[in-house]
Amino acid sequence: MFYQELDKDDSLTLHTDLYEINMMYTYFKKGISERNAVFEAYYRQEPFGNGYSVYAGLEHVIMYLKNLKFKESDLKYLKEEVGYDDDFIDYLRHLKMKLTVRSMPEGEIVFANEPLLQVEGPLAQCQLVETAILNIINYQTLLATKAARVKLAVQGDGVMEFGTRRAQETDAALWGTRAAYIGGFDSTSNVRAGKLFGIPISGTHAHSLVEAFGNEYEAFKAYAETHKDCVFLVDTYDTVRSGVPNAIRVADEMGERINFQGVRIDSGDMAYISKQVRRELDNAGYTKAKIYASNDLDETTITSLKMQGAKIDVWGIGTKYITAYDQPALGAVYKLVSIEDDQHRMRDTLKISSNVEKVSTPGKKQVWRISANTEKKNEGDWIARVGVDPRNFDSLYMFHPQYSYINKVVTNYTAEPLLKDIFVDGKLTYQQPKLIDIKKFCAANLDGLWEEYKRSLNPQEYPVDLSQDLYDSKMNIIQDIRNNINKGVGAQ
Ligand SMILES: Nc1ncnc2c1ncn2[C@@H]1O[C@H](COP(=O)(O)OP(=O)(O)OP(=O)(O)O)[C@@H](O)[C@H]1O
Ligand SMILES: O=P(O)(O)OC[C@H]1O[C@H](OP(=O)(O)OP(=O)(O)O)[C@H](O)[C@@H]1O
Ligand SMILES: O=C(O)c1cccnc1
Repeated sequence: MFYQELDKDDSLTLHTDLYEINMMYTYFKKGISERNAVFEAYYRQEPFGNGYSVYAGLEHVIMYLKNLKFKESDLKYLKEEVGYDDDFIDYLRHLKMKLTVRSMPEGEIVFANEPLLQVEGPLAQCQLVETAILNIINYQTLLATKAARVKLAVQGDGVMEFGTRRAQETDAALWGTRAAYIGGFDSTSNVRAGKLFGIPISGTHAHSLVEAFGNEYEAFKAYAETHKDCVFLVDTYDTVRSGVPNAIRVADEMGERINFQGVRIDSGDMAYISKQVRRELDNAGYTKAKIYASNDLDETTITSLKMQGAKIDVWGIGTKYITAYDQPALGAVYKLVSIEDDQHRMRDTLKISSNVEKVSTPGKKQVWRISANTEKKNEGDWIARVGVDPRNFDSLYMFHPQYSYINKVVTNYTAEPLLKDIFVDGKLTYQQPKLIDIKKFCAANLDGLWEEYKRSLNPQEYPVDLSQDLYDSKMNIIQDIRNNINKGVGAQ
């Protein structure tokens, strides 16, 4: 059966790994599918060697969860092709999304080892949604973070997103573009993203226009006669000897009839060429015309070009942004942190690892952003069990969860809970902000971060600390598991 034939009945409900449904089946058969469970999603290390990440993906997660329902064609497939029995198929048919989901808002500045999103509800449902949630937030958070790095590198210049043609398929282009806008890009070349999300669209023209007309003068002139705003691509043959003189000739001839915005260069030594192009434009009186640049650019090349004094005003960024070229995965995970036992009490759980960073933190948690009232900058994030409220304390002891000699006592602070209710018992309660407000929220959040955490190379590690109570309970659970293993009874 081809994809298109299924299309009208297709949804993301089966966009999950088989093992999730296999586990649901076990929970169902053993009568524990409806037990209350809490899972949390987090990543373990900042991507690109950055000092923070920009959270994105919630909009798509909401869309996915709102539509979570097994269609008849899904059930038919699971029954006939995978072989599940009628009881289970019937259970899936009547499955109604009852999850409570808490999440950071999109555009929030987030850090390794803190829960970004928390799912609570029937165990089987929590299990089903793991794959899609990770798929969405892993990619979009990675990309929004990359965008923030590029935005920092351009130092206030304009940035256009050009990645669609090089993206890992269409969804990646679309959602990656949205993440770019959240993280700091100004516009996209993707027209559908403009239509669906309201992102400003912008564009110049390709080499094919010049080739189609056979020479630059004819091509630029034709474009100018059919468009008001003009950016001419000047590197098809020889940027300085042919491209720029032809752009100036057309701009002179068209005068007020066009808005000559500038020229784009897409090859060669961009520092050297951009300086020559600037001189030519200025000499011709086009001091306001801008120089646009593209060609495998990323934050590293941009920083280098800035250091070389390149005269570039607007940056077009495609391949290396949309594919997260230097780090293609964020590696966020989704871990069970608490589960109802047969006495209806919640029991906290964790996953042990020999690697200290990989030991998960048990219990249903809230992340608090602690900021000093004097500086209006963040002191760090403090993770505590739900119910513990640092706003009730006069001072807060914050210590590094692995190196506790790194510690401080914070007084006169503001504490803000970062995980917000999105769905409560399956009902959407969250009003998603407009995309432009998410973008502004991201920029404002970055202002709250000390420069030391924002530099793109070797930033300082931002404090993400556990409350004493959480730390102690983690250590106790680890000790209990060890004791049980030593006694030969296995973990409880
Ligand atoms: N002055 C510069 N400093 C650092 N990097 C640069 C500089 N100028 C260009 N680059 C980058 O170097 C790379 C050069 O790419 P490439 O080898 O494809 O050369 P090109 O001139 O673009 O050739 P082509 O015509 O095949 O596109 C690109 O990523 C480009 O952004
Ligand atoms: O370099 P990126 O960061 O990926 O930016 C997008 C690239 O896509 C276009 O090139 P392409 O060769 O596809 O088409 P063209 O004929 O317009 O140059 C454009 O000229 C950029 O070089
Ligand atoms: O508008 C442009 O210049 C553009 C768009 C997509 C890819 N490269 C360039």
